[in-house]
Amino acid sequence: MGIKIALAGNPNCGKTTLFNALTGSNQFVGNWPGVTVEKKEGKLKKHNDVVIMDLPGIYSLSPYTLEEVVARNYLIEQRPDAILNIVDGTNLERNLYLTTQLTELGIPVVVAINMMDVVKKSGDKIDTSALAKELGCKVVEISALKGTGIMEAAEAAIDAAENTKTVPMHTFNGVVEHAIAHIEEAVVHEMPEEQQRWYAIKVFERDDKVMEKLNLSDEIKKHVETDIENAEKELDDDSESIITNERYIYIATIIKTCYKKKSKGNLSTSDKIDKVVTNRWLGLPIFAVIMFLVYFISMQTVGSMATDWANDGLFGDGWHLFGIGTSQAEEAEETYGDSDAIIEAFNEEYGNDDIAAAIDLEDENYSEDAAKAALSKLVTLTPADASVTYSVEDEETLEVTETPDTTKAQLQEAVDNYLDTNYKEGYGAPDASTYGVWVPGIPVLIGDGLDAINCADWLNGLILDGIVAGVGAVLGFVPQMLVLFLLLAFLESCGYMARIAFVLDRVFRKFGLSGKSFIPMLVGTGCGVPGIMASRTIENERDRRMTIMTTTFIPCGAKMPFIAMIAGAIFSGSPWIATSAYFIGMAAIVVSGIMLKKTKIFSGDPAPFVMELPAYHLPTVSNLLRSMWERGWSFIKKAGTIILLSTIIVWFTTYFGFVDGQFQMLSEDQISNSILAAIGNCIAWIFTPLGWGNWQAAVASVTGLVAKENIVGTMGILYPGGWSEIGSAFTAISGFSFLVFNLLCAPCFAAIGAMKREMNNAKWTCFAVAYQCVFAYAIALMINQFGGLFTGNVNVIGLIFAVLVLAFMIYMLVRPYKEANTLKTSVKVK
Ligand SMILES: Nc1nc2c(ncn2[C@@H]2O[C@H](COP(=O)(O)OP(=O)(O)OP(=O)(O)O)[C@@H](O)[C@H]2O)c(=O)[nH]1
Ligand SMILES: [Mg+2]
Repeated sequence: MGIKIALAGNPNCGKTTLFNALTGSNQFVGNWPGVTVEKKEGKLKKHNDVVIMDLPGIYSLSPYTLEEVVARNYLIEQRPDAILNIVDGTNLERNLYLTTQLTELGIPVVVAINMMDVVKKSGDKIDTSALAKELGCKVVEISALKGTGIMEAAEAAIDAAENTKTVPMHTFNGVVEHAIAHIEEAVVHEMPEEQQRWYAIKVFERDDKVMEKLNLSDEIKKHVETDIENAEKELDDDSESIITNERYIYIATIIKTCYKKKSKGNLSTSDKIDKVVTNRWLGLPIFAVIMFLVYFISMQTVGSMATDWANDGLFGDGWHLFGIGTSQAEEAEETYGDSDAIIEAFNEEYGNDDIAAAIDLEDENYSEDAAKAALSKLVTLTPADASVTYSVEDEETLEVTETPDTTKAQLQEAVDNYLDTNYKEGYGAPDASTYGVWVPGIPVLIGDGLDAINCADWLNGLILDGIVAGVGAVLGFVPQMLVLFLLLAFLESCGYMARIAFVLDRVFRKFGLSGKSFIPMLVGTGCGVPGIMASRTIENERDRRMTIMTTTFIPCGAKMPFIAMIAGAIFSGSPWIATSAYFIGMAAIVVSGIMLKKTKIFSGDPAPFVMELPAYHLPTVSNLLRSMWERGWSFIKKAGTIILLSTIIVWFTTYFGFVDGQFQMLSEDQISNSILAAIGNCIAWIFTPLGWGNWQAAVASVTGLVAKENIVGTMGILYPGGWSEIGSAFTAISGFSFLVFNLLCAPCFAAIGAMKREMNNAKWTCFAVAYQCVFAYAIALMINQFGGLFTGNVNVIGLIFAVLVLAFMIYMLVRPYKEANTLKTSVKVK
């Protein structure tokens, strides 16, 4: 059988970096403790029968957090053939604490001292052969980042697995050894010999998990307890501390003989930077500026340029190669601009149907000459002092802009534009593709292709309106994501992320959230998916879950069009709607934080925020790119799976249904017969208490789960009258309730997928989604019912429920924390 080698060591000592180098994998590396939370297996390069196992970092074999349990259980229960113990050479003393425990497990150990590049640079010296003698195992020097000595280390571990046994060199104080010997005799003598010592020491320490596993009889327990108590009395300390202290004394003697420190007492560069960056007053402003820049660069400048290109070009009509022709096209757009809308408005007022038919490009009798003649006629029909109002609808937001007091001169100009030979496409906005070097977009190419092979209508619709439109919209965000991921990767691997958590902890502690919860929220303003991903920086499982659950309350980029639509259609464009959406999102996070912290699942012993701040270092470009790509790729994969599937379903249910008892494909004006409409009618009653129980709004909320942009698209289809029809379908209160519900309810599938991946647990994901929906429902209900009080539109039952919900929330907010009255502290080694 093959050999299994486990990489064990303190958090942030470089295990994953080594793992990637040895196996050619792409596991995530970051400069803060607690990056790896799961064990990962990989084949050693050029050795088919050797498996390397990357483990989460641990400070000792007494675990406190979930990922530490993963590491310890693997070492103790799976028992690898050898342990490659990675030791951070710049932090020898603390790292060796774990080493002393690993050598007691009875598994062959090889110690690899990592970060030797940094150690050598500082001029410190480590005597490896003396260290090997003291520890009783082979010691090698490596630099995982530079790749020096890593193959030798792996080979030493293989050799150790096959040929050596590691016997611990350290003995404890006489009384302790006496007790341990007794325990070995009484409790674990049936175990394999090499494992006895470790278990005996753990029993001496009264380790909960080991005691549980051994399941001792009361008699044996009593017998063992007298030995332990004797030792405790003699050394005047509790058994766990006795062991810890003895280990440290032992390590101190090792360090004395094996380690020569050159640099003495000076503040390191990292310390100097930290004096500024984590300063009580400067910390927050610096953080705000840095995150603003990250957000600004990825969302506004580089990222949005790339995303615009991807959305409008690659997944849109097409783009100008190297921008050739862009400026001419824009100029034309400026000139021709609203020509068609102006002509239409004048024709409505002063012209007639014949003119309208003559200038209609879609009309089968259209001829250029007739159209020109019709236009000249319109000009003559229009009186000199004519004045009309014309309106233009924005394609994305469906916002209608009205321009009053349009004069005959403007009509003349519009007509001239139309008669202009350059204006090839004629009526309507000028066609950018007629300028410069035009590269058609993917939908255009696919559409042409489908036309060429005479594709069936339904397949054409499925591919273009369903798959390309849906998946393309998601893939369009890839450039923005990549820029964001790159910047985040830089912050993560240089070591700044660890500081942010530290700075923000001071503020967030007050809300029952850990400082690390802020990063995901900030990132979430761009897109919830990377926001949820950013929750990886939180190693406390409860806080991490809570952060994942609440991050998507923040309005992300995809929610902006629909917020703008509600503001425009129902609130005549008030800027307060979008602003309030931000504040509601923020408040939802804080309120949820306070409430959830008081429930059983999220409460518990207060966890003091302990995190060592790693030294800053410049990441390598290849590591940054790798990290960016890893995250970007999983985003893309999501688009190819979950989004693809859901777009197909949405398309199918929108365009198929029963007409006169006959199942058939529907045209756009028949969609009220669609399957989707039927479903909408089934679920609409759920939203009646929120004030918008019509099937269109219900369906839009559901399609919003696919992607929040879908809400605008769906409403556009389902309300053919556009904004005015939406405006009359909602009141101000029901409209706001609709907005808040869709803002706070379950995020899009991509984000739910990210939640599932990050929580790594289907049940928790369901719970999170349910919480979000219930929370959104409760808030929207209160808005609608309390709003009804002011408009005299009172529904007694609804109002009673709203009052109950409000009372419950206030109770949860003001109820005191149920803190444990004993603070369990663990000696986390520094
Ligand atoms: N200078 C230097 N930096 C290194 C070396 N090895 C790793 N690093 C850096 O140390 C940091 C931590 O590396 P990881 O591989 O994520 O550490 P880990 O032990 O897997 O950490 P956890 O998963 O949190 O337990 C990263 O920023 C690495 O680039 C090395 O040999 N020299
Ligand atoms: Mg790791």
